[in-house]
Formats: sequence, structure tokens, C-alpha cells
Amino acid sequence: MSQPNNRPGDNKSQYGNRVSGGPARPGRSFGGARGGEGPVIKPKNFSGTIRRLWSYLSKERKFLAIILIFILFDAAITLLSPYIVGVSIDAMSSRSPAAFGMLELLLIILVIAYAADGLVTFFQGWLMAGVSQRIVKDLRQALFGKLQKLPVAYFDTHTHGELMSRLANDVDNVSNSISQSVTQVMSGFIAITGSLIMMLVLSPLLTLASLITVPLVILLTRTISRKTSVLFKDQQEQLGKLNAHVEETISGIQVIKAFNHEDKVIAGFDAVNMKLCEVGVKAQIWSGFLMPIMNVINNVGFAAIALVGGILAVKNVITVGMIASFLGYSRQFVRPINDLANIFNILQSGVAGAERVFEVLDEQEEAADLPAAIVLENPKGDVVFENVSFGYRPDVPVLKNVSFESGSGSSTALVGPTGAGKTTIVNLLTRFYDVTGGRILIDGRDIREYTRDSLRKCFGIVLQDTYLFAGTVKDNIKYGKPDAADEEVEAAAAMANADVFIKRLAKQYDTMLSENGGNLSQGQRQLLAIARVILANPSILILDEATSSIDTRTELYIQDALFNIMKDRTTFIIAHRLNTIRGADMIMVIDHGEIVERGSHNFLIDKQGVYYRMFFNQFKNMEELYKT
Ligand SMILES: Nc1ncnc2c1ncn2[C@@H]1O[C@H](COP(=O)(O)OP(=O)(O)OP(=O)(O)O)[C@@H](O)[C@H]1O
Repeated sequence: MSQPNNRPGDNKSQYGNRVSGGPARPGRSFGGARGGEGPVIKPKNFSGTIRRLWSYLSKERKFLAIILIFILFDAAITLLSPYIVGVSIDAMSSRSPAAFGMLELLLIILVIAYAADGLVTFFQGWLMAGVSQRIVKDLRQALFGKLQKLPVAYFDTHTHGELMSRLANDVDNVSNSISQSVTQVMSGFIAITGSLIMMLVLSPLLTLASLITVPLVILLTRTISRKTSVLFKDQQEQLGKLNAHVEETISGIQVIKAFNHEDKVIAGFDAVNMKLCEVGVKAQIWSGFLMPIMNVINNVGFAAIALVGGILAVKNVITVGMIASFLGYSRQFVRPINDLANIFNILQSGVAGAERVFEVLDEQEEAADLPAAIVLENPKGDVVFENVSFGYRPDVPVLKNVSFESGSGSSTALVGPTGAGKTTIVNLLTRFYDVTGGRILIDGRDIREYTRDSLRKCFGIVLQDTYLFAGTVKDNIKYGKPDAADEEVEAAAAMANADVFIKRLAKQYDTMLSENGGNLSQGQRQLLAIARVILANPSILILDEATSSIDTRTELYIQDALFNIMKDRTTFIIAHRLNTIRGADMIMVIDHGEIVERGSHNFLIDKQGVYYRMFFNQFKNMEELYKT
């Protein structure tokens, strides 16, 4: 806690809904949160993901049915036109007046049909846009809701940028994929079936000639799509890493500048950017292969039809008009096959995106409340740790058999070297992590027997690095009690000594704060955090090195404000500067996850043990100390 600088990417939320301080803990050791290393690409379950997407699509069944009717209408018009063109050519070739009369009628029908088709296609696009947007809205909602339910440990191992990428890029991909591919897949299959039937009706022999190329088309499509599917997923992952890098860099910009790491950060970005570029180029090249190859194959197919058709026409087996119709159908038959290959690419990218979204949705949520969980009402704040053991990873124990009692209204200070386990004790008390051994009691009951919401309601937390939200000063103070009246907000601010500076702001309590209170000083942010806690009126207070790195005058203000709120509340103070906790009822010295000493300041000084040495190390001049 005492390290002076934030590490970029360390701003993971440690504390939940009652956090008055910030999620950023300077120098926190957040195990696996890495900017640049995503998960290994797993073989994806294409059909499973499609089935799962269908569960979202099926809610739009009504609209999809109407879209299907429109598609059928469009397919009928499309199938009708080559036939009419063929009949018209034959009519013109026959040069009979009756045939010319029929030609006029056919052409009028064709014009009306095309106009109607245009209208239907427009409405079909309209409906489909609504369907795809509603589905991704649901998906975004599910994903965001899920993020709120994931345990804090999840955010230790997933960067913000990576999660942002899933919420934005991957969901976008799903949306594009649905809006572009669903109608095209439906109309493609209908066009293929319809054209094939018409081709068979016109000439089975010509049909055979035109089908020669189909196996080749299917084989190539499958091969290339397999390759592109892997590349698209890789591209998405690289994009996630790029976002993570940018997000991390922006959050930690001050630290980066302070350490002159700009070039290093740019080099890191270049590497990720280059990888994304390489994967992107590969993905584009592979998906771009398809079109030219298909064109060649199609042209070979047309040549085959022209050859066989010419022979049949010479032998009077088929008319020239019917050959023209046939060519039209064969084009309609081949086009969707080619399109389907392209759509398959889009679909792959969408499915890859959906898979990444579903990965998050499938993550294990915070353990549910016990069925018999009770609401912790009017807590007294009696805290007992009974042989508590815990490790963030099963193989690395962090707390070992920790036992202590902090009576209601008492103050307990946790001191000890960095990494000793002080914050971990608080993390367990607030149930951001669950103990692996022993139990924690509040007011005589295991904290797991309370509903998590009611348990967290009893804590107020003030961190060294306070987190404020974009909104007014008033909104930020009311965060812990949204229905508070203006007078209550002002009273809390006064008690926190925050009213003096708030009254000097341009719009006082209605002044807008930028995200994380960027337009306030650190001390002012902390005073607001204290006001927030005062308003929420928790029974247990957690002060995490709340008054370090601020000027002495502001510190006095803050100390005074904290003194105000500590009265009659169980308080835990995590502190490195030992002179701030001399008045605590109990001081516990933690080292390597164990309580090595405990007692009042005077008791521990008399004992001349670890605390004594720590204390006098901080105050080398003992005479000076005794004078104070
Ligand atoms: N989220 C996490 N995942 C994995 N290990 C962690 C995590 N948080 C802390 N640790 C490890 O647990 C141990 C105790 O950490 P803790 O934050 O409780 O120490 P602390 O006494 O509060 O230290 P400081 O005074 O530096 O804040 C350390 O070894 C730390 O590396």
C-alpha cells in the first residue's frame, strides 16, 4: 500500500458497491492481469455457438417469419424472370404477331414484379436491422449484467481492455454477422433449391453439365473457410490485446510519463499492432482468395453449359430462349453458392465474436447466497476471525490460521510489511474472496450466512486512492445512499470537512466532476469519499492508508473527519505510518500471513518486539518522539 505509484493496469476493483475509495490500489499485486497475453485459441464449437445464438434469435421468431415470407416472394420473382426472358427470346425468334402480343404482357408483368420485389426487399432490410440490433442489445445487456456478478478474482486475471473489447468489438461482430448473414443464408438456400428445380425442368442434361463444378466449389469453400475461421478468431484476440494495451496506457499515462516509459510503451504497442496487422492481412488474403477462384470456376461452368447447350440447340432438343433461361438459372444457382462462401466468412467472424461473449457469460459467478441466508439488519459490528486461512491460489497460502476479535465500536489497526496479508484480511471480511479455512463471524454469525448485499451494506471503505464517478459532487456523495436529501448530503460534507472546498467550487454541490474526480486534488477526493461514507452510515469502517501522500494541513482535516466517523463504529485501519494508529484499541502486526504481535500501542512498545522495532525505525529520534 505504501508504494507511491500506480502501476498501469492495477486499477482493478477491490471493493464492491460501498466503495468510497477507488478501485486503484497503488502497488497492488494483481496476479494474472496481463495486458498482452490473451487465452490460447481453443478449437471453437461452431454448431454449438450457432445453436446458442439461435436461443437469442428465436425470440424474434415473429419477425423472422415475416422476413422469410418476404424472402420467398423475392425468390419467386427472381426465379420467374429468367423464364420470362427465355420465353420472350423465343417469341421474338418466332416473329409471330400473337407472340409479340404476349411479349408485351410478359414485360409488363416483369416490371411490376421487379417494383414489388424492390419494395419487399426494402422492408425486409428494415425488419432485419431491428432484429439484429435487438439481439445484440440483449447480448450486451447479458454481458454487462454478468460482469457485475463475476467475483473480484475474475478481474484479477482479465484486463479491462480485453473485457471492453468483448463488450464492444465482439458484440459488434455478432450484430454485423446477424444482419448480413441471416437473410442471405435463407434466400441463398431458397435460390439454390429453386434454380436447381427449374434447371432440371428445362434440361436434365444441361443441369448435369453445370453441376460438374459444384463439388470443386464446395471443397474450396470449406478449405478456405476453415483457414479463415482460425484467422478471424486470432484477429479478434489481437484486437482485444490492442485494446487492453491502449486502455492500460491511458489509465497509467502519468506513471508512464514519470518513468519516461513512452518509448517502451510505443514499442509494446507497435508489437501488438504489428501482430494484428499480420493476422489481419492473412485473414483478408485468405478470405479474398475465394472470389477470384470462384469467378474462374463459374466461367468454366458457363463455357460447359454454352458448349452442351449449343450442341442441343443444333439438334433441336432445346430452343435458344430456353438456353438463355437456363444460363440465368445457372447463374442464380451458382451466385448464392459463391455468396454463401463469403457469408460463411462473415458468419465465422460473428460466431468467433459470439463465442468470446459466451465465454464470459459462462464464467462462474460469485457464489450464490445460501438458501437460508438472512439479512444482516442493524449490525452491531462485532467481528471475529476464527482460524482463518486463505490463498488467492490454492498452492500459495496467504493467511494462515488467523484468529482475532474486534468488538463492536473498537478500532483495530493492521500493520506489517508489504505483502504481509493486511488487505487480504479486509478482502475476506467484505467477502470479495471467501475463506478457504476457518470462518469469519459478524455479530456471532458466519458471514456466509448473511445475504451478500446486506453484508456489504455494513461496510464503509475509504481508500488512499479514491474512486469518483463522472457526475456532480452531490451524486458522488449520495452514491452510498441514493435517496438522501440535500440537507443530509450537506451535513455529511460538513462532518467530513469537505464543505469548505465544495462551497468554493463554481457550482458548489452541482459541480460536475470528470471521471475519477480528475478535476479535484487527491485530498479533496478523499474528503468526498469520507463524506460518502458518513452519509451511508456503515457500522464497520475500513480505512486503507487513508491519509498518506497528502499535505499536512489536508491530513489534519482528514484525520479530524475520520475521527468523527470512527466514533461508535468498528474500525479497521491499514496503515504503514505508525504514528497515525497509536490510539487504536488493538494493533495487530501481520507478517507472512500470521499475527505475530497484538495489543495496544503502549503494550507493544513495552514488549520491545517487532512493533517496537518498526515504530522506532520510523522515528529514529526517540527524544523527539517522546516530546510529542
Ligand atoms: N488478487 C490477488 N491475486 C493473487 N495474489 C494476491 C492478490 N492480492 C494479493 N496477493 C498476494 O497476497 C499476499 C498478501 O497481499 P496483501 O495485499 O494482503 O498484502 P498487504 O499486507 O496489504 O500489502 P501492502 O501493504 O503492500 O498493501 C501478497 O503476497 C500478494 O502478492
